[in-house]
Amino acid sequence: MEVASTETANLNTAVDDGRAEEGGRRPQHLDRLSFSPVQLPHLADYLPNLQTITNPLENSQFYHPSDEFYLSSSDVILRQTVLDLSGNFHSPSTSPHLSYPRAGPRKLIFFDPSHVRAAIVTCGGLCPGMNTVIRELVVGLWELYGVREIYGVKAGYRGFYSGEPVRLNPKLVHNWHKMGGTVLETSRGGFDLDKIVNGIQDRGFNQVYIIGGDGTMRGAVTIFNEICHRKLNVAVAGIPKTVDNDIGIIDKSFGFQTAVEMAQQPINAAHVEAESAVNGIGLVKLMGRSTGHIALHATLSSRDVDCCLIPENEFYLEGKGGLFEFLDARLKENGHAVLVVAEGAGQDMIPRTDAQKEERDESGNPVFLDVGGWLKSELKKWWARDHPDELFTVKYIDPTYMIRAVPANATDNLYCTLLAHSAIHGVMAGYTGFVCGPINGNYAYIPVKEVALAKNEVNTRDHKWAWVRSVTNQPDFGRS
Ligand SMILES: Nc1ncnc2c1ncn2[C@@H]1O[C@H](COP(=O)(O)OP(=O)(O)OP(=O)(O)O)[C@@H](O)[C@H]1O
Ligand SMILES: O=P(O)(O)OC[C@H]1O[C@](O)(CO)[C@@H](O)[C@@H]1O
Ligand SMILES: [Mg+2]
Repeated sequence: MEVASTETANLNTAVDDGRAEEGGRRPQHLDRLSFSPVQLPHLADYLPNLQTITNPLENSQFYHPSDEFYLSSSDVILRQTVLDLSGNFHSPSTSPHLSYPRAGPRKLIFFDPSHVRAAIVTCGGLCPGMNTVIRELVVGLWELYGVREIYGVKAGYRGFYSGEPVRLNPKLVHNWHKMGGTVLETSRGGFDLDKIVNGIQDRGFNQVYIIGGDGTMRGAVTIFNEICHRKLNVAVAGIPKTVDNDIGIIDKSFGFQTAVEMAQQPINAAHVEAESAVNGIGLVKLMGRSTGHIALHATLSSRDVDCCLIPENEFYLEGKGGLFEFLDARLKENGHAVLVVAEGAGQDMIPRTDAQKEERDESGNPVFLDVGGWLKSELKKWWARDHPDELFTVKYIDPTYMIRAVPANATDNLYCTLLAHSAIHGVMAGYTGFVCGPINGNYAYIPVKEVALAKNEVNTRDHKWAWVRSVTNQPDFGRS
């Protein structure tokens, strides 16, 4: 059984680059560098009598596995690859380093493919690449391992207890990667733990692949815990999805790169509209419920953006250092300006009723007011007040759903394929309660409970945000 040890292993030689200190001695602080393998849940943790079989890839005409082909518990991915060897132990990079099992095929597997009943579900908002992940799960299970019973659970978590799952096969999903959205349909809310796990049990599913964002992963943790509690022979794998890129630990979620690419078109249009008007402002709202990654990356890629507003960096309109003062100067200088605003930015400034303050979607996420519409109206009021005799135009573009409802681009399609195959190999090896994803470019298995807790926010103290400010020259709104 391949369960990583919880013991901290001292792997001192791993950091010795051969440039010995004076007298050939290693600096003492390097001896304190250590690696802490994270224990990944495994079905054998609570089902000790499970039988293993040899991976069918052994007989695949395409793979011809050599000894190095299979991974074992000693193959790990470090959470941090940037180290501080100076001996400054205040730096987080010199605390014991977490390592996760590396994703990939194992020689011994814990499922007989002829007994597998796999379920695939998509939850939460749309994201480019959802259909690719479904397709690759189906094709991967079928072609790599010879699984024949694969089901799509319809319309999110509620599909486990309402409606019939659909049987999937490679022929059926052949073209799905070319389509936006999710053919299986998705939804928010409907999370009823008992009904979901009963549904899994009643339908005889023993592998559950859950495609979703942070909320979905929190749900997956409780499903996994309940499955362990009931001691079911059911493996649960999460595949991180969200266009907002707000999931922590992994490098990025799938679909994010497509979204950034798609955002270029509305930004270009906003630029053209603004440039072609007298005192023209092009305003583009992009998705980003609580994180501004799409806005930030789209801004850095475009270079036509004059100001990027994100939830992590509060802003204000009036007075010294405010948005209006900045735009006034930019319009005098260039005659036009382009603003990109993430949907979650500036929400505290938008007047709302008590009822609106309490409003939540079916999953419990706060419902936002339209920051773009509000900003447009504030900009118009400001100009009419301060420059009543001068022409002024604001063109507001809201491409939010157009950006996420498209098929994945080539890079994201490949990424989705690697995620799906990683998930399959992990589940077949008996791992459960995990999420697969790249950490510093290497694919790892991470306990889903860690992923559910981790959040990926824009760090407004790091070089990327500094670069946005240097590209746009926008105000820092009192942060420095
Ligand atoms: N804490 C939680 N416990 C159990 N289930 C949850 C929890 N949070 C959310 N869920 C369920 O997970 C599903 C998806 O959640 P949500 O709508 O927040 O989307 P998401 O997975 O975060 O994806 P995205 O942010 O990309 O839209 C819903 O069915 C919701 O009920
Ligand atoms: O309108 P919907 O489908 O509930 O989703 C909107 C939300 O979904 C996301 O795309 C992902 O969470 C957010 O950026 C956005 O706030
Ligand atoms: Mg979410």
